[in-house]
Amino acid sequence: MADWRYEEHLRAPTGRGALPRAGHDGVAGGAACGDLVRLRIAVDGDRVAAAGFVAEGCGALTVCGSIACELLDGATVRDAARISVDALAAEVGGLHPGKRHAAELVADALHRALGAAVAADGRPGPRGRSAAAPGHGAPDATTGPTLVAMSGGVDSAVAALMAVRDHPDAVAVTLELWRDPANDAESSCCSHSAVRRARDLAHRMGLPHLTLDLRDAFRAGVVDPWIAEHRAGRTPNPCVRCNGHVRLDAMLELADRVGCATLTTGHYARTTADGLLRLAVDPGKDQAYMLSALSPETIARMRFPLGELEKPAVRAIAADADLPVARTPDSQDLCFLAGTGRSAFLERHGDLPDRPGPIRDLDRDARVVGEHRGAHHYTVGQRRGLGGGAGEPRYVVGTDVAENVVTIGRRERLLTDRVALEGLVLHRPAEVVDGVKLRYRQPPQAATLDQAPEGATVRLATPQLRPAAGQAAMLLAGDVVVGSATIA
Ligand SMILES: Nc1ncnc2c1ncn2[C@@H]1O[C@H](COP(=O)(O)OP(=O)(O)OP(=O)(O)O)[C@@H](O)[C@H]1O
Repeated sequence: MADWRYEEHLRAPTGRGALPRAGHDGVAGGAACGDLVRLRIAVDGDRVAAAGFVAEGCGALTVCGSIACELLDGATVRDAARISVDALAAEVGGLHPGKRHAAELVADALHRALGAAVAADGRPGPRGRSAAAPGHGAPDATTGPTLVAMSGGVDSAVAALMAVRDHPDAVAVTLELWRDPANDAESSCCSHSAVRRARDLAHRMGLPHLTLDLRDAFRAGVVDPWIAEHRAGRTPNPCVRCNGHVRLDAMLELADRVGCATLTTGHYARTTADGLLRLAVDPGKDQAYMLSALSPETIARMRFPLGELEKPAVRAIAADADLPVARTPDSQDLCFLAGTGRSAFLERHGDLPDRPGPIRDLDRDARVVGEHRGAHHYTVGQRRGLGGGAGEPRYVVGTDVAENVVTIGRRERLLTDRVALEGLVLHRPAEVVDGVKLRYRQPPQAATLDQAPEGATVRLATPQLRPAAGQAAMLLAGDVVVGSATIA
């Protein structure tokens, strides 16, 4: 470590207290760690016009804030988005491990400020032009810049690796979706450490990286409706809503601002030449269901480099490239639940505590056969978590949240060959529909679609367990997604 450089920054920090009057703030740290830094940048055209910071806490924070302001002086937004933790540390010949935390906080603040600046009212982005800017023509979707959505996981890291090959001008973005200080969701893709991981991966690949704070929109557009649906006794699918309306909308808007015609993600899905979604090659990983409500216009802008790959091949690419996330386990549950249970989350954020009540068995004269934890925890078709044991398996066949009763019965009670739909959107004539997917983890089922004046109905070739109302239905013609609806 070059102590004299460190001491110089500490004695006469560049930009300390010199917050530009108008600009965009990034804040990092807080009461829990005792270090807090606010970094503000003003952007003019494609350059950082001014930068300043205020810091409370250890001296290393001031040193790193000062280094950041020096590096930002006269930098393009694109170069600023490449300032990494290592770059901050390198300016003083390296930082002791105990002081690296300061560089991380300053990098957090800087990339938040950049994300806010670029997302704000039509500012040109890292390439110094907006897709909508007159006189520049439309960006080239084949080789021009693409915005890569990096979550900090292995899939989006490999998608990014593949994207940089064809799009050397790619830009990376990570969304901050959820942070709950009472819930140590550090393993989640929404967590702060995931944002850092994504940023480090992007910088390793030489990509400029922006952090976009979407916490309010995520809470309002995904978490609150998820809680409300539980309260009403329905089974929501927050991922469909999140992918369709929260994450992707925000990222496509950002793509416009940074002059990217396309958005690259690590979803397992494919697209057809005529702008429809297609199932991924790996049936075990296919995520088309999550994306099935996207419009053809949106799909035309999406790039899914992993759609043709099986998961082991994706991990092999990550390992070959020596990516530190090559062996990260796949996420299993909703991202905002990582580190906490569903019940604890509903209680803390939705004021929906456990509320024990009776389980009635329709195949034992509706007698009370046990106690449940609260009707809002149960979903029609659910088999696990009902207690019991010996005897014929029982399934949830109904929940009544007002009376707080869960009704169970034999499997046959749930089998159906017709499923009513609402909010149907079809991109091709109803006659071509030959399959449907009614649950995320269900293989496509042979089916046809009836469009009667009283509403649309799916007719299943083989009876299936009745799906829960509120779930998404994905309509297929072969492996092409030709429509979507909500189960009525
Ligand atoms: N917080 C985020 N910021 C940016 N992009 C994200 C974020 N979360 C998800 N994505 C994008 O959406 C894709 C699918 O998200 P999903 O939550 O299903 O992640 P995943 O399959 O666990 O992938 P990964 O291994 O990349 O985390 C990701 O590969 C990534 O491109």
